[in-house]
Amino acid sequence: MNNSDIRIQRIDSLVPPSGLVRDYPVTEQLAEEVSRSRRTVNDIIRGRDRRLLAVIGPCSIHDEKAALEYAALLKELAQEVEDEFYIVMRTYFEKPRTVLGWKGLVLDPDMDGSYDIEKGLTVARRLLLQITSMGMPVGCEVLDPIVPQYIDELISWSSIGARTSESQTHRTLASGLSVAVGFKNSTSGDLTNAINAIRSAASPASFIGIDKHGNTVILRTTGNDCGHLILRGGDTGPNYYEDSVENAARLMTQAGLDPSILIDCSHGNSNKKPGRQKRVLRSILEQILWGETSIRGFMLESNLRPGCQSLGDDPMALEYGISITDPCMGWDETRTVVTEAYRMLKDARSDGRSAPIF
Ligand SMILES: O=C[C@H](O)[C@H](O)COP(=O)(O)O
Ligand SMILES: C=C(OP(=O)(O)O)C(=O)O
Repeated sequence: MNNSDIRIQRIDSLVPPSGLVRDYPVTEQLAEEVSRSRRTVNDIIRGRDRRLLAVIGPCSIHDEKAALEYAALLKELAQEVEDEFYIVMRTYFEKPRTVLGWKGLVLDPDMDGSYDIEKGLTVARRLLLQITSMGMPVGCEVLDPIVPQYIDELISWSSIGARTSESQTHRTLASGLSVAVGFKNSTSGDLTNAINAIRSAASPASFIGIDKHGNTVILRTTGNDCGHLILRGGDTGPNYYEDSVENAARLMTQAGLDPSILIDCSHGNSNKKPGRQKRVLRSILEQILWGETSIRGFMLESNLRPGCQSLGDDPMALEYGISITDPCMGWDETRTVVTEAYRMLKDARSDGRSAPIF
């Protein structure tokens, strides 16, 4: 009698990371560019570069063509604002769900419940390769502990989501990631889980994973010294106001951490109303100009077209360039908001003013 795997319907084989690395290789020149952009992100997170890290892009990516069109627009904008903002494109391929829902391009690229994960990993790697080759650095949420082996060499920043910051699996995983990792506060609004996560991920860890050839191995990590806190608001309301930021910085300092904070203008900070993201960004800039040094960046959820649409039963019926997860700002608004924010910061700084006049 075999008592194991009684709830497994079927086991399918999957290409090992080395297979995709071989089919979609990273050139030496691109590897150097990614390494440079990781250093810039780390410098911003650690307060050595006074620019703001701006993580901007779709809530989730479901369409290769739209993602590439978006990346080209973002690249152009990134060049215009590069002396104040270092833009990294949100390329989120894995979606943590509150209960159920589409789990992202890696798991279900055809959006029909067929879970062609090999195709999902392939599309994700190919897209990251194309976007980074355009000179646009990318950042992902890390959810599945195996997935980084397929794509990690291409990313410049990562996050652990509100629903997983308390998970030991994700903390140990973060301790071995090659990039800076932002931990989001819990959906309840609690900050302790994320602050504990930063402390935990800073230490070396050992855990079970796979190597590039797909062998089961023990991964022994160095610890990640570029952990930071992402304030994303929560069930009790936003947490981007001055008091919340000061409180978060104080708690981080008490925990022996450099208070390094990125503010997510979406999610609980805008009550998922995309039009409110600009208010959050404005407040961030004012706080910075008033002397708040712990804010090192911001995040905007933005897509080619505004709002969101429900996935429904027919992926072919989806409208081009609109989110199928959380509502996003459209491109025109994104461009205006980022450009205005840049101007506001630049003017205040070039006038020698550290703060708005009132
Ligand atoms: O960012 C995306 C969503 O907020 C997150 O994946 C949770 O989504 P859900 O509450 O719709 O499941
Ligand atoms: C899922 C996300 O956010 P959170 O974990 O804050 O809900 C996200 O940024 O896409």
